[in-house]
Amino acid sequence: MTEVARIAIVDDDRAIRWVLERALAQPDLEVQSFERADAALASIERHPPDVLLTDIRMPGLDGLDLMAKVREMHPDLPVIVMTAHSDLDSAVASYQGGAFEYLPKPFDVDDALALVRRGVAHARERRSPAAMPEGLSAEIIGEAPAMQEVFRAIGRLSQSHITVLINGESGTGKERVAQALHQHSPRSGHPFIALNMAAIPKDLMESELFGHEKGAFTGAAAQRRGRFEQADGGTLFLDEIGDMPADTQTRLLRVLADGEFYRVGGHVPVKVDVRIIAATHQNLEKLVMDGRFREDLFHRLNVIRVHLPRLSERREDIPRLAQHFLAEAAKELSAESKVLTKDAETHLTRLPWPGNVRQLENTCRWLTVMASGREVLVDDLPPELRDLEGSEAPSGDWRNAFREWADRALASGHTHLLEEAVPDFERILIETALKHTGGRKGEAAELLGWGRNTLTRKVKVLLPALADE
Ligand SMILES: Nc1ncnc2c1ncn2[C@@H]1O[C@H](COP(=O)(O)OP(=O)(O)OP(=O)(O)O)[C@@H](O)[C@H]1O
Repeated sequence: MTEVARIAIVDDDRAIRWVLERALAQPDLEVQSFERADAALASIERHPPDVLLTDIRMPGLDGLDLMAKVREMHPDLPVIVMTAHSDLDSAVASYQGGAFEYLPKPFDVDDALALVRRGVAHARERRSPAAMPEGLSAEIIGEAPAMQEVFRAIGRLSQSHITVLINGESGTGKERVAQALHQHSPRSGHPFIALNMAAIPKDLMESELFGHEKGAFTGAAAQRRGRFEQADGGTLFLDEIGDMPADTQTRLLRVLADGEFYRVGGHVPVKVDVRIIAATHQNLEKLVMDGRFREDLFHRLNVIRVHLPRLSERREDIPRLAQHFLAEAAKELSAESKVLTKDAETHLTRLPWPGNVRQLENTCRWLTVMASGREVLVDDLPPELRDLEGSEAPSGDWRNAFREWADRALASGHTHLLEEAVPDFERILIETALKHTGGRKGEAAELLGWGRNTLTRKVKVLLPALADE
């Protein structure tokens, strides 16, 4: 049996109500129309519809006031605004963060029906078990299936103290998800402390994490509480955990096992109750195999894994994210919110976004300052994003993907890039050559242009599992 969706129409123009009632006369839709917003509001209070379609300019309570009130009661209720363009900005602003669509007047009835159907689908998604936990809706945008998985995980993990490892490229929202996990945990009344391992000089890391006693080292003029102590009772988010130096890993492991530690230069153990959420853009299993990350620590952290997809793997979320960031940027800069034209929106959804959600957020800030009109055209985009050439499949050419990797690694503070890249480069070539020769090393060496001894030596270092075969 199909579920009947309830649609509320609010417009003071009888002709428009009539046209819409006709267009929406469908077996699975139930339409109720109102001439005045106050009457609509009274009805919505008692019995919310699945989708609200409203005009903006109306005598008495207008569409903006209506949306503001509806938003308070039902922040996720999809609203479709029918209006001339001049009122669009104020409409977007008043329904920020909610599900919002726009139907320019005069409209085509088929477009109206299509939008309403989209609103209904959206409302159902929100009600489905994969919907975001209550209160999160304005914080993490994501309707793509991969993001729904993430919300499911946040929902399942709420009420738990379990250690979580978040995987995902830089700028995919790992810290956001860590915050959400904290907010939805029994620790939400306590601090959430974030620390990025890649951003702290190695020799300061221990004192940053565990604090130090007065006089522990030159410059330690007073006792200092570390992040662990600051996070007591709450959550400590360790970003870029793969960059943690080996001796700090050993100390961290001990703290996780004992629940206590010593400040640098201290002799009295400090007891803390801290939940760890760690994140990395690196492949930790590989770091373990390469001997760069402690296996026992890896297993301690890797209890529950949450994977955040690249933005290019959830392109369907780009329009809503962009709309959200444009509205946020407008608020920040006390400017008018920009609106993407359909072309610009389509263009944005096709770009490769190597910097992921953060890059999109920065682009929206840039547009808010730089775009000349209220409507954003493709030509208003920053020059490096205007050209779609080669952007559909950035990984098609490995050099582009490689360039992106190097860019990201440098942006997140990595050094000694060659040490990281060259072994990977050689390993991939060896593995591929061996695949082609069915594992015969002599032939593989020839394919690669190496002598057999060189290959044997490289395999021993890079692929120890294959060394004795
Ligand atoms: N799904 C989302 N909805 C709304 N905002 C998001 C979403 N994902 C990320 N953001 C925003 O994008 C920016 C980057 O996200 P965040 O800092 O969480 O990424 P990250 O993966 O932790 O990056 P890094 O690894 O580089 O620290 C932040 O401003 C964050 O608020």
